[in-house]
Amino acid sequence: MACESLPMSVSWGLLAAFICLVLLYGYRTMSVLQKLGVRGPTPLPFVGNLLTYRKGQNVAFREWRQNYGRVYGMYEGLAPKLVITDPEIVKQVFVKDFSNFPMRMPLCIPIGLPEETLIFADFSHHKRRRGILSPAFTAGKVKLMVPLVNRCADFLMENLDKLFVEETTFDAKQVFSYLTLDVMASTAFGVEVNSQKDPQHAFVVNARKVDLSVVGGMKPSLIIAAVLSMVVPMDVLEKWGLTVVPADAVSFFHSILETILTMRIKQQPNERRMDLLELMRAAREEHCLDLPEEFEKSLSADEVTTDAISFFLAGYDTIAGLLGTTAVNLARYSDMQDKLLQEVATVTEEQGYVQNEDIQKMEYLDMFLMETLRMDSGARFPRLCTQDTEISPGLTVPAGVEVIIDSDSLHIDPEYWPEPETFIPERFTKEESNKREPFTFIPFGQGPRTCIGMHLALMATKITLVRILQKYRFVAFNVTVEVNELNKAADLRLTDHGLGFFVRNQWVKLERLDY
Ligand code: HEM
Repeated sequence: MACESLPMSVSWGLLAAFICLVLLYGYRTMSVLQKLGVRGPTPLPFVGNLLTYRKGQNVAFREWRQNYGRVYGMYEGLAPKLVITDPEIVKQVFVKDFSNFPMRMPLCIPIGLPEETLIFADFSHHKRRRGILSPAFTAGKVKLMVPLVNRCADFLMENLDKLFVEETTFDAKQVFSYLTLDVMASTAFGVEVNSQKDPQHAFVVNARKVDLSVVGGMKPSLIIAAVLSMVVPMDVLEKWGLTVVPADAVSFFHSILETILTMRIKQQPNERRMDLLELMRAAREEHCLDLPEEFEKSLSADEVTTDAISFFLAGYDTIAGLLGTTAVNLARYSDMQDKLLQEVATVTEEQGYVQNEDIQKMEYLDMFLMETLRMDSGARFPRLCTQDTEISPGLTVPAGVEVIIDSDSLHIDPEYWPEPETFIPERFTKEESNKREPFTFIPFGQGPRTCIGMHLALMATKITLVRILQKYRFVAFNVTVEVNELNKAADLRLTDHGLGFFVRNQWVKLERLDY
C-alpha cells in the first residue's frame, strides 16, 4: 500500500515544487520595480496591471499619471515597464542616452519582414539604414512628391463628389484609408492606383492583406499568434503563416518592386518618376554618406523593398487617422473651421492643384493640425534599455527593462499646457511654440528614431485637407438623425477604427460650399 502511494506523493510533491517555482519566478519578476523604489499601481499575480486596459489604454495611463506622478512603474503580465512623462527624462532616453535605449521592444508576434528593417532594427543596423534613408525624407525631397499627392487627391475628390451626389452613408476613416493607400502606393512603391474605384487591383488586394490593425486592435489570427507566442517559438509561428505581413503579400511587393527598379535603371534620370522609391534608389547609388567605414553604404534591392513595405505599414493608417480626427475637430469647432476656410480661400484662389508653397503659407492649418496631434495622437513609445542607465538622480533602469514614453499624458500635462482639455490652436503660434519647453510636444517622437515620414505625412495631410476645404466643409452630425432626412449633405461616418491613435466614435457630414 505504502509502495503504491509513493509515486502519487512524489507526483504531488513535484507539482507543489513546480507551483512554488512558478510563484517564486512570478514574485521575483514582479519585484523589479519595487527594488527600483518607484511607485505604481498594484499588480495582480502574473497578469500585472493588464486588466486596467479594459477601460481603454489612454484612460488607464492618464489615471496612473495622476496617481503616481511623472515617473512610475507598471506590469504588462510579468513584464515590468517604467513609464515616463517627464520632458527632461524623455530627452535623456530619446537623445542623450540613445545608445542605451536604441530600439523598440520586439513585437511578440512575427512581423514577416527581416529584423533589420528600419522600424525594428537594432542599434547598429538602424544607424546604417537610417543614415542612408534620411536624405530621402527631408522637407526638400518630400516637396518633389507634391504632384503625386495631388494626383491621389484628384481621385479622392472624384470619390467624394460621387458620394455627395449619391447621398450615401460612408465611412470617413475608410475614405481616408483609400486615399492614404493610394498615396503610399504612389510614393513608396511607384505604383498609381485608385483603390476606391479599383478595389480589385492586385496592389490593393495585397496591401489589404497586411494587418495594419496591429497598431491598435488585432485581427483574431494575430491574437491567437500572440497567445501561442508564450509557448511556441517565433520561427515556428512564422512557418505557420502567423505574421503581420503575410508571405504572399511580401513576395508580391518584391516582384513589383523588382520590375520597377529594373525599369528605372534603363530610364534616363529626367524620365524617372520622382517618388520615395526613386529617392531610395538614388541613395543606393550615391555612396556619399557620412557613415563609418565599416558600414556598407548602399541599400540592396531587398532592403529597399522591405523598407518600402515598412513605410507603407507605418504611414498608411497614421495619415488616415490624422485626417479622420481633423475632420471631426473641424466639424466640432465650426468657428475655427470658418477661419481655416478663409485661409484656404485666400491662399488658393481656385479649386484644384495645391502647391507646396500654398501649404507653407497656411499658418492656421498648421496650428489646427498640431493641436489635433496634441489632443488626439495619444501614443506611447516603447524603448528597451540595453545597459543599466541612471535616468534621474537615484533612479537606475536595469538592462532588459522596457521604458515607455507616454506622449499622451505629456501632451495634457497642465504644467506645460494650461487648460489641457480645451482645443486651442493658438498654442502653436510661432511665439508660443518658441516659448515651450523642449520635449513636451512629441507626436512624431524625437531623436534618432523620430518618425522618418513626418514631412511626407504632414504634406499629404495638408494637401488633402486643403483640397477638400476648397469645396466642402465638415459639419457635426447627430447620429440619432435619420440618414434619409439629410437631403443636401452626404454623411461621413467616422467609426471606431481600432487604430491606437485617434480612436473616436464620431459622425461628421460634408456640406458643399456656396462660393
Ligand atoms: C500622421 C502620420 C504619422 C504619425 C503621427 C507618425 C508617428 C510616428 C511615431 C510616433 C513614431 C515613433 C517614434 C519613436 O518611437 O520615437 C514613428 C516612427 C516611424 N514612422 Fe511615422 N508617423 C506618421 C506617418 C508616417 C509615414 C507617412 C511614414 C513613411 C513614409 C512613417 C514612417 C515611420 C518609420 C519608418 C518610423 C520608424 C523610424 C525609426 O525607427 O527610425 N510614418 N512615426
